[in-house]
Amino acid sequence: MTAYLAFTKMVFTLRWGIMATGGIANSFASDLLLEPSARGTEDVQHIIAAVASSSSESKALEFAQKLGVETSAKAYGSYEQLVRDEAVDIIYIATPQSRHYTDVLLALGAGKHVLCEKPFTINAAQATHLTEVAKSKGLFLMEAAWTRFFPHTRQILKTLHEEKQIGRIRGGALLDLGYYPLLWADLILSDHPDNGKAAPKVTAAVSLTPKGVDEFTGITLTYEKLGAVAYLTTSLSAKTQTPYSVHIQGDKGTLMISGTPPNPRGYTLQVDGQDPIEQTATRAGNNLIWQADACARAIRDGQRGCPESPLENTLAIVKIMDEVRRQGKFVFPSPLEDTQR
Ligand SMILES: NC(=O)C1=CN([C@@H]2O[C@H](COP(=O)(O)OP(=O)(O)OC[C@H]3O[C@@H](n4cnc5c(N)ncnc54)[C@H](OP(=O)(O)O)[C@@H]3O)[C@@H](O)[C@H]2O)C=CC1
Ligand SMILES: O=C1OC[C@@H](O)[C@H](O)[C@H]1O
Repeated sequence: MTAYLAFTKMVFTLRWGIMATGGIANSFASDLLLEPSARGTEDVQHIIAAVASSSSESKALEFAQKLGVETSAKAYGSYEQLVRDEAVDIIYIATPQSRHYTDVLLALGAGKHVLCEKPFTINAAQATHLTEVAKSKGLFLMEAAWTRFFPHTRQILKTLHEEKQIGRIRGGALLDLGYYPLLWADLILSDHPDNGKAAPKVTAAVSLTPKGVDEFTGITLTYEKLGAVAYLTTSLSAKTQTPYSVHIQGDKGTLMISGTPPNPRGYTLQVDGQDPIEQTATRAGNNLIWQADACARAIRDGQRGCPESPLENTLAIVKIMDEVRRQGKFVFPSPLEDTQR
């Protein structure tokens, strides 16, 4: 007798609530509507169950309609209504950074999983508190560090950390948009298998405008265990001048990332004595979707975060930012730094 077994592929659906209707909310929500199979994703899918605007219900409705979101999706005129919606599994928080702490607290307080835009919070005390609240409630919580999830980012880490194609990493220089150089230093050096997650020594200089805005920042991170140093710069007004924005120097070669640090175009691997290898980045929509797929898989599997973007690493970056601000005498107005413990 022959037994025929039919396997039905189970596809997990994650139901999103979009908090805010600004620029990145629009780009992320548009990616949620992409056909998963076009990027090779077969096991998870996404629906936008609701959108909320703090300004008005009509703004939320207009946002959803322009994107072509299902008409069954709810449009709310307040974030409080959004987090109470039982048809929503996870809230994507796309408000300005100064609001992230209170908005994440609101969503976790209503029992929702959370994906929160970068930078996660404006200080380490707030990040620590949010981590504790999510843990105590058994909820998924992650910073939307999108760059960590790109297929080519994972390939770069394999090249450097597993295959060690450029040998021992001696240093690097990263440019532009404060948070992202820190993200690359975190990925490449803090997470290097020989570093053991040791925090780097931070030396920073911040140049403030007369109005107290941080116009130029230079940071040196020293990783004593690795014998490696990362030089990071970021500027509000200067443009990145080279085709490569991240240079990683090893004792057997270099890996250079082209395009911008948030969303690279690709990279060039130059192992000494060999021809350079050019890799072009894999793309899907605005490239914000890879992190959403990872959220869906983690929530489907009952996990409370994703290995690509652990809260431990998010907190380490916020702590470095705190130290940079301390050395640069750069202070936010007091209510923004508070926690509600
Ligand atoms: N991953 C990435 O590539 C990017 C990430 N970001 C991050 O996303 C977050 C949002 O940035 P972005 O979308 O560019 O910002 P926008 O200014 O375009 O949008 C922010 C939205 O937040 C809501 N909001 C609530 N309270 C306020 C307030 N007091 N002032 C202004 N807006 C408010 C508004 O929506 P409403 O009126 O509907 O409530 C507004 O449209 C930031 O943390 C930023 O760092 C930004 C760009 C790219
Ligand atoms: O996070 C970001 O990444 C992309 C940039 O264009 C944007 O200004 C920044 O906020």
